Amino acid sequence: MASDYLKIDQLTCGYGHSFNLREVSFSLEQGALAGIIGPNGSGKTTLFKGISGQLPTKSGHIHLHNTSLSHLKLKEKAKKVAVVSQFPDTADITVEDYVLMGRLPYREPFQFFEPRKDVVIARKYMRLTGVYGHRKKYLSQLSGGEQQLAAIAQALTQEPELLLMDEPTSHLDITHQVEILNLIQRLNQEMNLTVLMIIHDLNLAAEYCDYLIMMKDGAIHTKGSPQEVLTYEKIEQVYDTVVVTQTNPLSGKPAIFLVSENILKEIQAKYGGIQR
Ligand SMILES: Nc1ncnc2c1ncn2[C@@H]1O[C@H](COP(=O)(O)OP(=O)(O)OP(=O)(O)O)[C@@H](O)[C@H]1O
Repeated sequence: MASDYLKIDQLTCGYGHSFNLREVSFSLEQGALAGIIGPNGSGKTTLFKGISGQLPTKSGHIHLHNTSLSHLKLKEKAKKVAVVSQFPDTADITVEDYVLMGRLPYREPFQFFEPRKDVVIARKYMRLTGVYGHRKKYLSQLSGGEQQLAAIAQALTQEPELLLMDEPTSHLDITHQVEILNLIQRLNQEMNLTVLMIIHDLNLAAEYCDYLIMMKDGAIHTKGSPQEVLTYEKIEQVYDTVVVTQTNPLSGKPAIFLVSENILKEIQAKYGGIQR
């Protein structure tokens, strides 16, 4: 079935007895652009680490195209799945060499020099992410946002089917946030790249993702389209914060507004509470 490209079935993983996911299940179609949302400490990164293999599975299954991820050899897995972590490496190598590391899964044994094709692919993604001009610099000479862009370029250079991203826009200003998300959306549509990303900004999640997984206390609270997940009732249940939701007049997607305590007090005094 198309919806079973990535299938997570009753996944449990975590850190000893301190925190564990509680039987997380969802599936994605190939070509989905999905977001994991939820408050701090709700288990987003733990879920992400379970899927990427950074944390061992305690129970449950992860299947990609009906193949258990645990049965794939490391190199085969790296050709299919690329991971962009929240804090990219700042190793002492040039941006170009770092991005080229995305081609390692494609190297033959004893092949020590990158083929011309690999350089062409790496440069294509450096241009697309806007780090081409920095390619001769060391990673440590880039700003946090530029390092994040370089990490995305490396992941794309891997030419994966599934891209896992842990808060890809956390260090970026709004121009770069929108640029990167537009790029991811374009690659998602043009190359049928399946994307699963942790994203804190609910408005960006609503605007860009076609499927959302909202976590609370190590379990999935709600999953579905942004319209299904991002209602004020569900956001308030999960985040314990008063919000107002409307519809973005251009995209038709949910738009979420926060309300300060002062305004809430005024509304309470004048009207006895928010009239929904
Ligand atoms: N290495 C670890 N050892 C033990 N507990 C951990 C470890 N890493 C995270 N935790 C705990 O697991 C819980 C879930 O953490 P996780 O990083 O998955 O949350 P998150 O939803 O990604 O949060 P945030 O939005 O703050 O990044 C938290 O209570 C955290 O303290």
